Amino acid sequence: MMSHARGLALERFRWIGGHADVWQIFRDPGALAAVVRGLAGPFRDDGVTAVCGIESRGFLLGAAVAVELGVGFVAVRKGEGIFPGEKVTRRSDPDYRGTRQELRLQRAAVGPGDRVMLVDDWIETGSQASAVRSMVEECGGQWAGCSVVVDQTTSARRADLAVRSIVTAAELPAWDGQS
Ligand SMILES: O=P(O)(O)OC[C@H]1O[C@H](OP(=O)(O)OP(=O)(O)O)[C@H](O)[C@@H]1O
Repeated sequence: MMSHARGLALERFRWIGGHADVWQIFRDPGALAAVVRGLAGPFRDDGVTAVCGIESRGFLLGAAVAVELGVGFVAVRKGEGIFPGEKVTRRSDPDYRGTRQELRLQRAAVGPGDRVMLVDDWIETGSQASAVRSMVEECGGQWAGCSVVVDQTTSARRADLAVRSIVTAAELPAWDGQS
């Protein structure tokens, strides 16, 4: 049976240049609430102590999932955005655009005893998520996995990063090659 969140997400899903565009999901209050619950669901009894989110769409969804799970939020910034204090940094492998992202988190945000999940709108190459896991582990945190709205990554990456999703690539409408 198709989950409530999956149905609503698929209804509002759009392609943008062959990549997933989920902004219209956020615009609908019912879809947004269902998607946030759907992202939190697989990790509800997993002992997660913090939710990580990558700027920018990951900030929006990650913070909402953190509230849903009753834990705090850890921001991962890109590029030159202002971020005080000691940082952990990674240059990601090329992402879906072929761009290496400069990712940073505040070292004090994650420590031993933390079990951290990443929330994002979608995953394709998994390079950004993989860089986040590496930073979390450098801080002494444990990786719980990654919860995304749309999963377009490979089975190897999915297994490696423990990716859970609301919508899989196979469930997406076909891209017309233009939109
Ligand atoms: O699996 P990957 O190939 O690493 O790509 C997935 C990442 O790319 C998208 O963010 P984007 O960099 O477009 O930033 P945005 O949220 O500001 O649009 C998406 O939100 C993920 O964070």
